[in-house]
Amino acid sequence: MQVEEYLNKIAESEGTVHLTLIDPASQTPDEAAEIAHAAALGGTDAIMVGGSTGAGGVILDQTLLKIKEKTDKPTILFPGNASGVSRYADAIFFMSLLNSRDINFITTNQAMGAPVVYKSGIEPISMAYLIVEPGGTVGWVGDAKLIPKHKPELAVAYALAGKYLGMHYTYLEAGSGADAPVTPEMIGAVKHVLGDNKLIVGGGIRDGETAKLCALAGADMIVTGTILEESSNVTAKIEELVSAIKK
Ligand SMILES: CC(C)=CCC/C(C)=C/CC/C(C)=C/CC/C(C)=C/COP(=O)(O)OP(=O)(O)O
Ligand SMILES: O=P(O)(O)OC[C@@H](O)CO
Ligand SMILES: [Mg+2]
Repeated sequence: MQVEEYLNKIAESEGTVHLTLIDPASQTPDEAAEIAHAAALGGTDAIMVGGSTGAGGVILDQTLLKIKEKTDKPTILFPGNASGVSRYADAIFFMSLLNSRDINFITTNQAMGAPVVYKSGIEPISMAYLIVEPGGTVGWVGDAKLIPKHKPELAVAYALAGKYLGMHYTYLEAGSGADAPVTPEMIGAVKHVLGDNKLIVGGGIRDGETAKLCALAGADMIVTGTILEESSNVTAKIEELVSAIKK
């Protein structure tokens, strides 16, 4: 089964998908594999691999190879630029940062990365990537015209534009390590116009209660990264998150 179909099926049958984000720049490939293994035991659905500060090349390849030794969960690239493409992943969130001021993040990195995706046969999953205040490092790196936290109508406008451009997924990002995730009001308003298109929410989700609020508001998939890097017991943390968001 293709990864997109796999994720959509889980969203339909279990209510919400949990995605574990691993930044290849944050630890060694062996440590990344340990996190992925522990996350799989806790019930995560897939492993996203990427970072905004551009760990590509050998580190990225090794991180994916080690993760694949330790778990059968699908691996999905979450690239900060064209160097974030690796042939060892199963799929890639092929995203455009629709609210960037910089054409590099709207189409140029996509063009530079696309031939590698084509040759390696990894599955592209088209995605509109939208960065909301506070936006964190990724907001700065991606030169985003940050969507104000309390202006859900602006997020709705961008989400609709992404849907009409043919993108299957929409990602509402508050920035890695944000104090709080995007508001339930914004999540609900965006999901309302997306209909069956899938909505991913990430940035600042640290516990089951917060994850549940996002899921109940309309998120189809929840991403957590920072809290797993900080947890001494990744399996227990994932169990907490997963049990809060699944039917
Ligand atoms: C599709 C291709 C080939 C490229 C897309 C390039 C785009 C649109 C990038 C968007 C801007 C960007 C820098 C995204 C990075 C997203 C990401 C991998 C965030 C991960 O967050 P962390 O790595 O946890 O954040 P820190 O790096 O701040 O820790
Ligand atoms: O690190 P956290 O805050 O979990 O954010 C995850 C993801 O949305 C970052 O791109
Ligand atoms: Mg990081």
